[in-house]
Amino acid sequence: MVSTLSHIREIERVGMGAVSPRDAPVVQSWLRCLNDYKLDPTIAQEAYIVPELKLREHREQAEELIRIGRSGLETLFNQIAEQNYVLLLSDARGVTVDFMGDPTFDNQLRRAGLYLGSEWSESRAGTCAVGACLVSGEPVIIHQDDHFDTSHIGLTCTAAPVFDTLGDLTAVLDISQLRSPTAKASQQLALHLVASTARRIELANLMTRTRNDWVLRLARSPEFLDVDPDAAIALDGSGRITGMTHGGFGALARSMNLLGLSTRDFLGQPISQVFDIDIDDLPRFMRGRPNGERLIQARNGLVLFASAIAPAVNLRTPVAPEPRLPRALRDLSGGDVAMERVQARAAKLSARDIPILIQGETGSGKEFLARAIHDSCANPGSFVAVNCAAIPEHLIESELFGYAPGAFTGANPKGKRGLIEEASGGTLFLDEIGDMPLALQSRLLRVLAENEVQPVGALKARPVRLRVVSASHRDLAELVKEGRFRQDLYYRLNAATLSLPPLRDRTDLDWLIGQLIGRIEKENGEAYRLDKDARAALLAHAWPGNLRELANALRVAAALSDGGHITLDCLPDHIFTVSATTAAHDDGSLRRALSECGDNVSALARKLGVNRSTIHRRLKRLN
Ligand SMILES: Nc1ncnc2c1ncn2[C@@H]1O[C@H](COP(=O)(O)OP(=O)(O)OP(=O)(O)O)[C@@H](O)[C@H]1O
Repeated sequence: MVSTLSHIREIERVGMGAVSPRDAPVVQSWLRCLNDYKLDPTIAQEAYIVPELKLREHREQAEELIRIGRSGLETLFNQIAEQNYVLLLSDARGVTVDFMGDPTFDNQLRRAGLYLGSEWSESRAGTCAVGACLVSGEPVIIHQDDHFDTSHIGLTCTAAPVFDTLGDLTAVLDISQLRSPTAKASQQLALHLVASTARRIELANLMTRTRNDWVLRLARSPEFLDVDPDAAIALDGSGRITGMTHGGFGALARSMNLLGLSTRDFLGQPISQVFDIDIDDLPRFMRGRPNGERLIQARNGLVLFASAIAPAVNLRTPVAPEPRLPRALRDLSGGDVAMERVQARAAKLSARDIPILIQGETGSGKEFLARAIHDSCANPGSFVAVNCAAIPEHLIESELFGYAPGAFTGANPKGKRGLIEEASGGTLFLDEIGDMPLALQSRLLRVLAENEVQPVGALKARPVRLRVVSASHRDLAELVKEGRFRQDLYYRLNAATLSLPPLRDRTDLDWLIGQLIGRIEKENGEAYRLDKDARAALLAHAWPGNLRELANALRVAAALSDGGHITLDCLPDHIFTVSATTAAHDDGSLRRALSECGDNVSALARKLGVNRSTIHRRLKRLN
């Protein structure tokens, strides 16, 4: 490795105009460091890691990008496993918002700035791959003493830009090593990998953001059309360009023989202006036709292979727009069908003052949903939660209905407003309504029917305006049959029932884990990463305690993690104990269990304490 002194001398010579054998991007960056940022090569500065709070802000702003980029990062990380590479995803300000590296080297990586929160803008860190890439918008290798600051001359870093669909540089993907061979050419493969991953992230971003548009993928060779196209362009229902990947921009600029254009110059332009097709031709470029036949020609004669993906919604047949969910209800699920139904119904119901009953197992999120319904209302007022199972029976009446002055001995002489009155103008959430004593059920019925409450010992009833949301993990219809719940109250409460699926049946468990980790990160002001095995164990568990159990398991895991890295060791032991339900996960044991129950799905469901649909679904999955 070069000496610090000779490195400084070389930079000074370049600053004075000497010709350098180094690559042009390196020389240009050195000159920027000297002339624009006034950095001094003789002053070495350690890598800078932004404070926790700042990092949280950066991560929140890049949340969508991190989510979309994750699978690209994971695939790349697996490709380079065992080679001591580190992956950094930085935002447009050069702050590392996502990171993957071998935790064995955590301390060294953190010290070198190859870590979550490190800032690699050129003005702060001097010549570095992320910084140079942010300035030039081009992939770049900054190898060892290409770095400006002598603190970083041991590193090799290779970065590629990620552009958003409107052509703005939104992130940089970097692959780095603490130690590497001396020859810069050793990093060519890294350059190729990082550039193709950036291209894939751009494509995933385009697909996510333009669900209602056509997407035209372009490639120079038919084999790569569907798996790894060079470019993609989004088109609206009239064939106008709405967005593109950076490769898409390149293809358009080349096909117009026009350099010096920007992505924005193409936005809104009809595709027919650039290629020999218009919107009506797109169906013939859809899958099902041999790739070799799917050719389009640019106006300048350039021929490319094209594949079209139709919009999720058919733009040709006008459909009523899907009503947008109120914000509070939007974050309840990540695409689980049963939950989406609950969310859509809850959105409609929250606009009216209809009593809502939420049914669901313990910890399945009943109160969470009740609060979201409350928060979705235009004038929510206050949210008053009453757990009918937690208040002693002799207190529940005065707690709920309040009492008049001197109502009974030992009472507050001024009387007391009850929780029902407290909730007036807002939402009264009656949790575990099935535990409400029968006598009080009829008084509650009167409140609901007549919109008035009569405090204990009061002569006159007082008017109230309430939105009542009740919840129970018990089957209220069963309680009615057993005479433990009033039928008339049941009918009034269950006009609108929302049934929450248990966690073990939810298909968006992975998303929920992400949400909960995000919440814990906010609480603790620390970032966490879940490794592959820990994630797999969490996904395989049957979660008898539902979301509460999952949230607690993640809280414990976060507390036990080292440097925010959550591994199998950090998970609570009971996750690994084989319960009856989980035992029936694998093919053999599920079939055995079923045959022990005389092939009766209902009997097996009863035995395992799950829904019949759960068994049917697992059988289907195993088949
Ligand atoms: N959609 C969700 N996203 C993230 N966290 C959630 C969600 N739903 C519930 N939670 C969390 O899960 C935990 C349990 O939720 P909640 O208390 O609402 O369940 P519950 O069904 O009312 O439980 P119980 O009936 O046993 O009191 C809480 O910590 C809550 O914040």
